[in-house]
Amino acid sequence: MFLVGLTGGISSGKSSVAAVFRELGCPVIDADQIAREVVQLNSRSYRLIVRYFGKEILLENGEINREMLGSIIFSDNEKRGLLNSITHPEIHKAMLKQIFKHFIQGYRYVILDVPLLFEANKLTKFMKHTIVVYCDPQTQLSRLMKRNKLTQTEAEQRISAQMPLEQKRRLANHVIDNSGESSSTYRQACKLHSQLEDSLDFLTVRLLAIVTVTGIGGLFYTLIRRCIFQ
Ligand SMILES: Nc1ncnc2c1ncn2[C@@H]1O[C@H](COP(=O)(O)OP(=O)(O)OP(=O)(O)O)[C@@H](O)[C@H]1O
Repeated sequence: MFLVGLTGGISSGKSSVAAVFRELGCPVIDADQIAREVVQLNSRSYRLIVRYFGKEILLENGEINREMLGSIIFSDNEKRGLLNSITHPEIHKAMLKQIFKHFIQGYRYVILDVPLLFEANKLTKFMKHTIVVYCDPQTQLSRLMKRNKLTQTEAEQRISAQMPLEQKRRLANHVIDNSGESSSTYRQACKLHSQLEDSLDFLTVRLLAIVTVTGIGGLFYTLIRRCIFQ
Protein backbone atom coordinates (compact mmCIF):
# COMPACT_ATOMS: atom_id res chain seq x y z
CA MET A 1 0.00 0.00 0.00
CA PHE A 2 1.07 3.59 -0.52
CA LEU A 3 -0.08 7.00 0.67
CA VAL A 4 -1.45 9.77 -1.49
CA GLY A 5 -1.70 13.30 -0.08
CA LEU A 6 -4.69 15.35 -1.22
CA THR A 7 -4.51 19.08 -0.72
CA GLY A 8 -5.45 22.43 -2.24
CA GLY A 9 -6.53 25.90 -1.22
CA ILE A 10 -9.50 27.16 0.73
CA SER A 11 -12.67 26.33 -1.19
CA SER A 12 -10.74 24.91 -4.16
CA GLY A 13 -12.74 21.67 -4.03
CA LYS A 14 -10.80 19.17 -1.85
CA SER A 15 -13.93 17.82 -0.15
CA SER A 16 -15.68 17.45 -3.49
CA VAL A 17 -12.73 15.50 -4.93
CA ALA A 18 -12.37 13.42 -1.74
CA ALA A 19 -16.05 12.48 -2.10
CA VAL A 20 -15.39 11.20 -5.65
CA PHE A 21 -12.48 9.02 -4.46
CA ARG A 22 -14.68 7.63 -1.66
CA GLU A 23 -17.38 6.87 -4.21
CA LEU A 24 -14.78 5.00 -6.28
CA GLY A 25 -14.08 2.81 -3.23
CA CYS A 26 -10.86 4.41 -2.09
CA PRO A 27 -10.39 5.07 1.65
CA VAL A 28 -9.93 8.74 2.49
CA ILE A 29 -8.50 9.83 5.83
CA ASP A 30 -9.73 13.31 6.70
CA ALA A 31 -7.13 15.22 8.75
CA ASP A 32 -9.60 17.98 9.65
CA GLN A 33 -12.07 15.49 11.03
CA ILE A 34 -9.36 13.78 13.09
CA ALA A 35 -8.19 17.20 14.35
CA ARG A 36 -11.75 17.80 15.59
CA GLU A 37 -11.98 14.35 17.18
CA VAL A 38 -8.73 14.60 19.17
CA VAL A 39 -9.91 17.71 21.02
CA GLN A 40 -13.26 16.23 22.00
CA LEU A 41 -14.48 16.68 25.56
CA ASN A 42 -12.16 15.13 28.16
CA SER A 43 -9.69 13.67 25.68
CA ARG A 44 -5.98 14.00 26.52
CA SER A 45 -5.51 16.95 24.14
CA TYR A 46 -8.65 18.61 25.51
CA ARG A 47 -7.32 18.51 29.07
CA LEU A 48 -3.92 19.86 28.04
CA ILE A 49 -5.45 22.67 25.95
CA VAL A 50 -7.66 23.77 28.87
CA ARG A 51 -4.67 23.62 31.22
CA TYR A 52 -2.49 25.84 29.01
CA PHE A 53 -5.06 28.12 27.34
CA GLY A 54 -7.50 28.47 30.25
CA LYS A 55 -11.23 27.90 30.61
CA GLU A 56 -11.92 31.09 28.62
CA ILE A 57 -11.57 29.07 25.41
CA LEU A 58 -14.51 26.81 26.33
CA LEU A 59 -18.03 27.10 25.00
CA GLU A 60 -20.98 26.92 27.40
CA ASN A 61 -21.38 23.20 26.76
CA GLY A 62 -17.76 22.60 27.81
CA GLU A 63 -16.44 21.97 24.29
CA ILE A 64 -13.45 23.85 22.94
CA ASN A 65 -14.31 27.00 21.02
CA ARG A 66 -12.24 26.15 17.95
CA GLU A 67 -12.87 29.50 16.32
CA MET A 68 -11.58 31.36 19.37
CA LEU A 69 -8.58 29.07 19.66
CA GLY A 70 -7.93 29.62 15.95
CA SER A 71 -7.88 33.38 16.34
CA ILE A 72 -5.59 33.17 19.42
CA ILE A 73 -2.95 31.14 17.59
CA PHE A 74 -3.35 33.00 14.28
CA SER A 75 -1.16 35.89 15.41
CA ASP A 76 0.95 34.15 18.08
CA ASN A 77 3.65 31.76 16.88
CA GLU A 78 4.54 30.54 20.35
CA LYS A 79 0.94 29.61 21.18
CA ARG A 80 0.54 27.97 17.78
CA GLY A 81 3.64 25.89 18.48
CA LEU A 82 2.23 24.91 21.87
CA LEU A 83 -1.11 23.88 20.41
CA ASN A 84 0.61 21.89 17.66
CA SER A 85 2.82 20.11 20.18
CA ILE A 86 -0.34 19.04 22.04
CA THR A 87 -2.49 17.98 19.12
CA HIS A 88 -0.09 16.81 16.38
CA PRO A 89 1.14 13.62 18.13
CA GLU A 90 -2.50 12.62 18.77
CA ILE A 91 -3.50 13.41 15.19
CA HIS A 92 -0.57 11.40 13.81
CA LYS A 93 -1.40 8.46 16.10
CA ALA A 94 -5.04 8.44 14.95
CA MET A 95 -3.94 8.66 11.30
CA LEU A 96 -1.50 5.80 11.71
CA LYS A 97 -4.23 3.62 13.22
CA GLN A 98 -6.48 4.25 10.22
CA ILE A 99 -3.64 3.69 7.74
CA PHE A 100 -2.80 0.37 9.40
CA LYS A 101 -6.46 -0.70 9.30
CA HIS A 102 -6.66 0.00 5.55
CA PHE A 103 -3.35 -1.78 4.96
CA ILE A 104 -4.69 -4.91 6.69
CA GLN A 105 -7.88 -4.62 4.60
CA GLY A 106 -5.68 -4.89 1.52
CA TYR A 107 -6.18 -1.51 -0.14
CA ARG A 108 -3.57 -0.55 -2.72
CA TYR A 109 -3.52 3.09 -1.72
CA VAL A 110 -5.06 5.43 0.82
CA ILE A 111 -5.77 9.13 0.41
CA LEU A 112 -4.83 11.52 3.19
CA ASP A 113 -6.88 14.68 2.88
CA VAL A 114 -4.61 17.27 4.50
CA PRO A 115 -5.47 20.91 3.70
CA LEU A 116 -2.08 22.19 4.96
CA LEU A 117 0.03 19.32 3.61
CA PHE A 118 2.72 21.52 2.03
CA GLU A 119 2.66 24.14 4.78
CA ALA A 120 3.18 21.54 7.52
CA ASN A 121 5.75 19.79 5.31
CA LYS A 122 6.46 16.98 7.80
CA LEU A 123 3.96 14.63 6.19
CA THR A 124 5.00 15.08 2.55
CA LYS A 125 7.96 12.69 2.82
CA PHE A 126 5.55 9.83 3.58
CA MET A 127 3.47 10.50 0.47
CA LYS A 128 4.23 8.51 -2.64
CA HIS A 129 2.01 10.86 -4.65
CA THR A 130 0.52 14.28 -3.98
CA ILE A 131 -2.63 15.70 -5.56
CA VAL A 132 -3.51 19.37 -5.61
CA VAL A 133 -7.11 20.34 -6.25
CA TYR A 134 -6.73 23.55 -8.19
CA CYS A 135 -9.18 26.12 -9.39
CA ASP A 136 -8.56 29.47 -11.03
CA PRO A 137 -8.41 32.50 -8.67
CA GLN A 138 -11.71 34.08 -9.79
CA THR A 139 -13.64 30.81 -9.39
CA GLN A 140 -12.05 30.13 -6.00
CA LEU A 141 -13.00 33.62 -4.80
CA SER A 142 -16.60 33.44 -5.98
CA ARG A 143 -17.14 29.90 -4.58
CA LEU A 144 -15.70 30.94 -1.22
CA MET A 145 -17.84 34.10 -1.08
CA LYS A 146 -20.94 32.10 -1.95
CA ARG A 147 -20.30 29.17 0.42
CA ASN A 148 -19.19 31.19 3.45
CA LYS A 149 -21.36 34.26 2.73
CA LEU A 150 -18.33 36.57 2.76
CA THR A 151 -17.67 39.93 1.19
CA GLN A 152 -15.01 40.04 -1.52
CA THR A 153 -12.48 41.63 0.89
CA GLU A 154 -13.09 38.98 3.58
CA ALA A 155 -12.72 36.18 1.07
CA GLU A 156 -9.55 37.68 -0.40
CA GLN A 157 -8.08 37.97 3.10
CA ARG A 158 -8.71 34.26 3.78
CA ILE A 159 -7.21 33.23 0.47
CA SER A 160 -4.10 35.36 0.90
CA ALA A 161 -3.50 33.97 4.42
CA GLN A 162 -2.64 30.62 2.76
CA MET A 163 0.24 29.44 0.59
CA PRO A 164 -0.66 30.52 -2.99
CA LEU A 165 -2.54 27.80 -4.87
CA GLU A 166 -0.19 28.28 -7.86
CA GLN A 167 2.76 27.34 -5.62
CA LYS A 168 0.96 24.25 -4.32
CA ARG A 169 0.17 23.29 -7.88
CA ARG A 170 3.89 23.34 -8.73
CA LEU A 171 4.75 21.21 -5.67
CA ALA A 172 2.27 18.44 -6.46
CA ASN A 173 2.82 15.57 -8.85
CA HIS A 174 -0.87 15.42 -9.86
CA VAL A 175 -3.26 18.31 -10.38
CA ILE A 176 -7.04 18.06 -10.59
CA ASP A 177 -8.41 21.23 -12.14
CA ASN A 178 -11.74 21.97 -10.49
CA SER A 179 -12.34 25.30 -12.26
CA GLY A 180 -15.02 23.86 -14.49
CA GLU A 181 -18.10 21.68 -14.15
CA SER A 182 -18.25 18.92 -11.51
CA SER A 183 -18.46 16.37 -14.33
CA SER A 184 -15.01 17.42 -15.59
CA THR A 185 -13.57 17.09 -12.07
CA TYR A 186 -15.20 13.67 -11.76
CA ARG A 187 -13.59 12.47 -15.00
CA GLN A 188 -10.13 13.68 -13.91
CA ALA A 189 -10.50 11.95 -10.52
CA CYS A 190 -11.59 8.67 -12.20
CA LYS A 191 -8.61 8.78 -14.56
CA LEU A 192 -6.19 9.41 -11.71
CA HIS A 193 -7.80 6.66 -9.62
CA SER A 194 -7.21 4.08 -12.38
CA GLN A 195 -3.64 5.30 -12.78
CA LEU A 196 -2.99 4.89 -9.03
CA GLU A 197 -4.75 1.52 -8.92
CA ASP A 198 -2.59 0.26 -11.80
CA SER A 199 0.64 1.47 -10.21
CA LEU A 200 2.82 -1.25 -8.69
CA ASP A 201 3.98 1.04 -5.88
CA PHE A 202 1.77 -0.85 -3.41
CA LEU A 203 4.05 -3.89 -3.74
CA THR A 204 6.98 -2.25 -1.90
CA VAL A 205 5.22 -2.05 1.47
CA ARG A 206 3.49 -5.42 1.00
CA LEU A 207 6.80 -7.14 0.24
CA LEU A 208 8.42 -5.39 3.18
CA ALA A 209 5.61 -6.59 5.47
CA ILE A 210 5.89 -10.17 4.14
CA VAL A 211 9.67 -10.18 4.61
CA THR A 212 9.35 -8.78 8.16
CA VAL A 213 6.62 -11.22 9.20
CA THR A 214 8.48 -14.17 7.64
CA GLY A 215 11.72 -13.05 9.30
CA ILE A 216 10.14 -12.74 12.75
CA GLY A 217 8.27 -16.04 12.27
CA GLY A 218 11.51 -17.78 11.22
CA LEU A 219 13.34 -16.40 14.23
CA PHE A 220 10.65 -17.68 16.61
CA TYR A 221 10.63 -21.07 14.91
CA THR A 222 14.42 -21.39 15.28
CA LEU A 223 14.31 -20.32 18.92
CA ILE A 224 11.49 -22.74 19.76
CA ARG A 225 13.26 -25.63 17.98
CA ARG A 226 16.42 -24.92 19.94
CA CYS A 227 14.52 -24.77 23.24
CA ILE A 228 12.76 -28.09 22.51
CA PHE A 229 15.69 -30.06 21.11
CA GLN A 230 18.52 -28.84 23.31
N1 LIG B 1 -16.87 21.93 -9.89
C1 LIG B 1 -17.64 22.70 -9.09
N2 LIG B 1 -18.61 23.46 -9.62
C2 LIG B 1 -19.37 24.25 -8.81
N3 LIG B 1 -19.22 24.37 -7.47
C3 LIG B 1 -18.26 23.64 -6.91
C4 LIG B 1 -17.41 22.77 -7.67
N4 LIG B 1 -16.52 22.18 -6.82
C5 LIG B 1 -16.82 22.65 -5.59
N5 LIG B 1 -17.85 23.53 -5.64
C6 LIG B 1 -18.43 24.27 -4.51
O1 LIG B 1 -17.39 25.10 -4.00
C7 LIG B 1 -17.38 25.12 -2.59
C8 LIG B 1 -16.03 24.62 -2.09
O2 LIG B 1 -15.87 23.25 -2.41
P1 LIG B 1 -15.29 22.22 -1.33
O3 LIG B 1 -16.01 22.35 -0.03
O4 LIG B 1 -15.24 20.89 -1.98
O5 LIG B 1 -13.83 22.84 -1.18
P2 LIG B 1 -12.72 22.57 -0.08
O6 LIG B 1 -11.43 22.76 -0.78
O7 LIG B 1 -12.95 21.26 0.60
O8 LIG B 1 -12.98 23.75 0.92
P3 LIG B 1 -12.40 24.05 2.39
O9 LIG B 1 -11.07 23.45 2.55
O10 LIG B 1 -12.38 25.53 2.42
O11 LIG B 1 -13.42 23.47 3.33
C9 LIG B 1 -18.56 24.27 -2.14
O12 LIG B 1 -19.64 25.10 -1.89
C10 LIG B 1 -18.81 23.36 -3.35
O13 LIG B 1 -20.16 22.98 -3.42
